[in-house]
Amino acid sequence: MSKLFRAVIMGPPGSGKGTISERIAHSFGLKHLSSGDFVRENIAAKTEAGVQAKTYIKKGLLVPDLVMTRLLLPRLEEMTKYSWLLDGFPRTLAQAEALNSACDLDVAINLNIPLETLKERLRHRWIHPPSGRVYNMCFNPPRVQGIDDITGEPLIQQEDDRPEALVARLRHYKDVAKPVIDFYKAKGILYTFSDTETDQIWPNISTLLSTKIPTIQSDARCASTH
Ligand SMILES: Nc1ccn([C@H]2C[C@H](O)[C@@H](COP(=O)(O)OP(=O)(O)OP(=O)(O)O)O2)c(=O)n1
Ligand SMILES: Nc1nc2c(ncn2[C@@H]2O[C@H](COP(=O)(O)OP(=O)(O)O)[C@@H](O)[C@H]2O)c(=O)[nH]1
Repeated sequence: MSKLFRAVIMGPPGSGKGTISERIAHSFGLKHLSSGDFVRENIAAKTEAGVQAKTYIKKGLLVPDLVMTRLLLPRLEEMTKYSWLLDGFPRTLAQAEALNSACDLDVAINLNIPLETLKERLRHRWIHPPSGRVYNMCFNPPRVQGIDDITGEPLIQQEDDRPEALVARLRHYKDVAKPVIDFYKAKGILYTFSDTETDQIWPNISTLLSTKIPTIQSDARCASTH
């Protein structure tokens, strides 16, 4: 029986975590676990952690570590039979340490994308909040401008994707992500990919994962959650 595969993907806002996670899930049959989606589901279901999380997100703040881990770790416990890729968690060293106590990771993917590229991408990012689906008016536009392909509902642009807000978000990202990156580097599982295009990065990630996931247990394979 082959071992299950566990990975996280990190990178600043707009670096392509969601886009690349979808490709990995599709190509390698892993579950794509988006912490942002978990947060939104908990808010919609009005769970205790969801109600707490909402008060922070409304103010544009990150959800505190304790609330985030309380929300996420039980979901990971439901996934013990699956190989997975976790996107958007951990964001802080405390979250990385909590995750480390819960499971052993095989790979931490770190996306390193130039600031100008991030600004340009987020300027064109449109999202469908109920599903978390993400579009880009140049890179992967919806079939009808401003409309979600699946539901036909309107797309929105997030306030904090504006270039002015982005610089502050990126500064904050760098501060909190640095210790997480160092933590995974010290464990010998950090793989950093630098480029301006997802299509350039993707073959390198695919090659890496092909060496790390030689055979995924057939019953552990499953489609992406999106
Ligand atoms: N570890 C995490 C993950 C998520 N969130 C909160 C803050 C985010 O605003 C919200 C949604 O998370 P997403 O990762 O979906 O969205 P973002 O737009 O913040 O991330 P990015 O721009 O990197 O895609 O959940 C958090 O506080 N801590
Ligand atoms: N132009 C361009 N846009 C991209 C590329 N890769 C991803 N995007 C878009 O950039 C935005 C940010 O990507 P996303 O996957 O949401 O990044 P995340 O914030 O790290 O999860 C989205 O609108 C994507 O469709 C790329 O290589 N080129």
